[in-house]
Amino acid sequence: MSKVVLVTGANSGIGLALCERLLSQIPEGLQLCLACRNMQRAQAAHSALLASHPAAQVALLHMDTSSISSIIRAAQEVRLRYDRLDYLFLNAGIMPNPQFDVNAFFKGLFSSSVITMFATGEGILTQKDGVTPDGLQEVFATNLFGHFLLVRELEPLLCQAGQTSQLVWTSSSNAHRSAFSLEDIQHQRGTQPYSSSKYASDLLSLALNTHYNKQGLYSSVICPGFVMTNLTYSILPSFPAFLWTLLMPIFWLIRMFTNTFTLTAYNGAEALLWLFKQKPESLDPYVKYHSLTSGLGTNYTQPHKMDIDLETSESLYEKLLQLESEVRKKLMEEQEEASCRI
Ligand SMILES: NC(=O)C1=CN([C@@H]2O[C@H](COP(=O)(O)OP(=O)(O)OC[C@H]3O[C@@H](n4cnc5c(N)ncnc54)[C@H](OP(=O)(O)O)[C@@H]3O)[C@@H](O)[C@H]2O)C=CC1
Ligand SMILES: CC(C)=CCC[C@@H](C)[C@H]1CC[C@H]2C3=C(CC[C@]12C)[C@@]1(C)CCC(=O)[C@@H](C)[C@@H]1CC3
Repeated sequence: MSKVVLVTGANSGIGLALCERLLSQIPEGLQLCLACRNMQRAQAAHSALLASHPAAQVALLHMDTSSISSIIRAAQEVRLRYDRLDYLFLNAGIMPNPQFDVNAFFKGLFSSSVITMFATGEGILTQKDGVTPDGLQEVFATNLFGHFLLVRELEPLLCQAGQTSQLVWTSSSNAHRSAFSLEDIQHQRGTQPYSSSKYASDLLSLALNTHYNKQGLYSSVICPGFVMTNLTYSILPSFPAFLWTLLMPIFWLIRMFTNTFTLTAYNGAEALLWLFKQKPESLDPYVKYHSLTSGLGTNYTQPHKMDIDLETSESLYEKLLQLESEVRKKLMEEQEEASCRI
């Protein structure tokens, strides 16, 4: 039976590496759907995948995870195209306008928390968030809420009798409880929207397991480690990509002390691929699966308990359901208004 796999943010970085690795390891019986915002980059990714795997079944789908109407349209298209969905990789993500605190970085270098700083980026990064045309905080909408809505829209495909399906969130070790507040789930007031959105995805994954396991749907989260991608290049904007490449020997050295420096998208996709091969019933909903690379370059996946609890995850879930009904109502009103004008 052919497995249908949908990956968001599949046109570059970790999402694209996952697609390449899936096609290499599972040469037959895979239908890949690349859900992307930038269709030019998506076309390039599609051509690259087909060049190395000419017989592969790879389809493209336009989807902007920050836009409610785009998610609803894309999900409608998925329901038309496929009669099942076995894996949904919720990978698209942004870290807009990152501010790198150089002072905190140098202080951290000579402190006992240096390894934690390199593994999580804790204490050295903040971001300036924006607002989407739907009126949502951009990081929250892109990294979390759009994906939540997608899962809700694809429920008929994901929750079919007699089959199990897997959701896999690309979270981060940068997810911290301290950055998240139930009173401000969109992180309108803070300076760490990225960390907040990733912590929220850890909580949401737990809540989805609580509500959907009975229907055969399982959710897990991974951290790809520190990977050199467009997202990380943007952290030091005055630092061109080739200078990052010059830093590689230093990064390989750091990898001797922290195996979280996976560095390449191929390595970063390790935990995603590992989860693909697991029986979802055997996974622990309180665990984050980390892609790690040893000093000698060996990739492996390691589970780490997350700092989450059931009560907070349920409260977040309730708030997301509430927001979902609000945005759906607003969308209906807008559509009615538009049809009246015609
Ligand atoms: N790199 C790292 O060190 C780490 C990354 N991660 C996570 O990994 C995931 C992938 O990031 P990474 O590969 O590093 O970075 P990239 O920037 O290479 O990939 C991000 C992907 O998300 C897509 N995307 C961004 N915004 C939207 C949107 N509104 N709608 C649809 N797609 C969108 C991008 O597409 P587009 O071409 O349209 O911009 C791109 O395909 C992210 O969730 C990130 O938070 C987690 C931990 C560490
Ligand atoms: C210039 C030199 C010598 C080092 C670069 C230091 C930082 C730019 C770098 C160190 C640890 C990195 C890191 C991330 C971004 C870049 C660093 C801060 C992340 C926060 C990127 C996004 C994530 O989700 C985290 C898992 C990363 C953690 C480590």
